[in-house]
Amino acid sequence: MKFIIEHLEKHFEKKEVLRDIDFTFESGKIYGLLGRNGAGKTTLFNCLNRDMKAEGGSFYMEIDGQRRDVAPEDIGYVLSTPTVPEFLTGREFLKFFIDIHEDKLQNIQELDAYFDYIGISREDRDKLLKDYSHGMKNKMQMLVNIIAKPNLLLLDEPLTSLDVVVAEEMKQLLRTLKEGRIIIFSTHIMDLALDLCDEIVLLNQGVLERVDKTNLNSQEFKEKILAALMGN
Ligand SMILES: Nc1ncnc2c1ncn2[C@@H]1O[C@H](COP(=O)(O)OP(=O)(O)OP(=O)(O)O)[C@@H](O)[C@H]1O
Repeated sequence: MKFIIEHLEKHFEKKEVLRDIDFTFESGKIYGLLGRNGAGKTTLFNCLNRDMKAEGGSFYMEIDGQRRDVAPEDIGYVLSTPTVPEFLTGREFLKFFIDIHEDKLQNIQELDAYFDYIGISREDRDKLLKDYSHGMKNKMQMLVNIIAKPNLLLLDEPLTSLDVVVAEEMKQLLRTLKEGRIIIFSTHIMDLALDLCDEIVLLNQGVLERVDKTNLNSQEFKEKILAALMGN
């Protein structure tokens, strides 16, 4: 499976944010999307999730050489600021999500199994989501996206505000999820991108470019990314 973006463009009045996004993503990989503040990472995700209309270009899924339009259920989108219904408990939210998607979900498990999987403790499962910490809300958002098994998972800086233990758990989870799907992960933390991602992609001046990842962890590689982001 491939996810192909062709000549995607987006501007806000005179400001050109996405100039010509042209890129092919392949399943089984986690892509680290790096870009400076305001480079357009969230705008790109919003356009792919069709929360925002692009001015030009297109994107498709390609499965066994056949192209088709991206369906809403192909995409899971985890926002940097978790949005969960605060008036529900964790358990109610999960049950509600499963109930409304029941016809599309396979191998539905007991609710507690999902909480065990994501590491939400027994005493927290019946608490209102408004009383969850940022990291716990983030986990819930991640969980519903995992249950939905989308072909393409867009993660907008989901680990940035998590403590080291939770971030490590999330990283493990993402590694187990990448088989058979495409994960695109935006972050400002270069070490995190290098640690977790199979490919590094830079969004710079409205264009996406892959960075050759030989010597992924070398200082030289980090300097190369920095230089590219600074426009050298
Ligand atoms: N709805 C909007 N209306 C006008 N301008 C917008 C809108 N959304 C984003 N922008 C502008 O588009 C540019 C890209 O913003 P975006 O949030 O996509 O960047 P980003 O790479 O996600 O940034 P950061 O890393 O700081 O989160 C910025 O200059 C921003 O001000």
